[in-house]
Amino acid sequence: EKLPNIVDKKNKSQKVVYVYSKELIQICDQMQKIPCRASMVHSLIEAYGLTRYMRVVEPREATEREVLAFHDLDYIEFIKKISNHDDSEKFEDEATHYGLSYDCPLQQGLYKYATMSSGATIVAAECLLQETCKVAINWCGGWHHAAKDHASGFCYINDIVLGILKLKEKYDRILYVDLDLHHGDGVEDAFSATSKVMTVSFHKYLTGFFPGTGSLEDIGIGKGQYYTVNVPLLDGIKDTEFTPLVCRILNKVKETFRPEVVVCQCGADGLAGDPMESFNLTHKGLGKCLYFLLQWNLPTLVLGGGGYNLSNTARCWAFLTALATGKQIPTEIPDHEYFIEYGPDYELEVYPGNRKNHNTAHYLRQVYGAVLNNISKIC
Ligand SMILES: CN(c1ccc(C(=O)NO)cc1)S(=O)(=O)c1ccc(-c2ccccn2)s1
Ligand SMILES: [Zn+2]
Repeated sequence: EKLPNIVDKKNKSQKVVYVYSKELIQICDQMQKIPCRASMVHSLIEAYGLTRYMRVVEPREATEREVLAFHDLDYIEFIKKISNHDDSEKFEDEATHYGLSYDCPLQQGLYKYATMSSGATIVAAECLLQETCKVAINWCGGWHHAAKDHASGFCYINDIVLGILKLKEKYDRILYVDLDLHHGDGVEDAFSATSKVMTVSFHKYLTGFFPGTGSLEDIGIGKGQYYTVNVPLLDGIKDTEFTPLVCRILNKVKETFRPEVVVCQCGADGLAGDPMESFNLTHKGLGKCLYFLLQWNLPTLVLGGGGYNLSNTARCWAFLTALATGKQIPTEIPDHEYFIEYGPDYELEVYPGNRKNHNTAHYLRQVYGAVLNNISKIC
């Protein structure tokens, strides 16, 4: 007769945890620079039926103690003070001191937003610590520019640093990979002097382009020397150059550093069609990079980041979510609340543009050679 179903449905360790709540999405929707992006990403993931294949875990607010594990008290106290004031103009000078100006606008409920998005990353890290999943996803996280004492590049609290500090409670060697268009300076600076956290950032590096850091020569300091890797790239890079470069460098990193856990920031502002108008990547290029990392079968924390073409960002992160769950999803965008945003083709695919590619084969060979030379110095 049929064997009794011995799988305990409640405790079945699902491979993928997806950190989500209505409140988290509602708060993240209010971010001025990416209005409603959180809703668009979640709605598309749900419309594709992907939440069925993941354990949905509710986030919580990061506690002040958790936030102060990285950030300075005066900075955090200031955010808390002004984020519930309606006349924040009178704090203008102090706000500027903390980087809270044009590119990191003050807005109502800023503290709640910053602690919820970072609490979601901490909860995702805790799920990996408890070994109840292999992959934990927070598309409302990935704010890689935030510094310990100031906001920067639309980033207020560095959820990535807080997530890594949480993972350090159990793991000895942590690999951070940053696929965003911009250099992951905030995370790099937090761990540049330690050999326990290796940061590898692939980004646009050009005079005058934000944040201006992340050169080839930027390799870490003291005990952290060679545990900071920067791969500076130029406008127009396509999947066909980006993906092999990323995978070859990460392969060398895995051989030498032997990470126990991986944190991957999947910023989508390098996609073709992003208003940043820089790289010429597609969801498939980023997907192959994430897939390469997931094949290592290590606990992996997957985070969002930049991405200012909102429908392309949703397309990309839905595709990455499907990839993490091992599910195929159809190219037709399913009907849902934001369906109209995916016109005129209503397809999942992000197509490369015909932007000029400034990355010559010679340039990429030079960068690759220099990076591998540095990595090989890791004992
Ligand atoms: C504050 N800056 C940012 C904004 C976002 C990022 C980012 O996405 N980092 O990952 C970095 C710097 S900034 O000064 O370079 C910009 C402000 C507004 C920018 C913008 C916004 C939309 C389209 C094109 N550019 S870039
Ligand atoms: Zn970015």
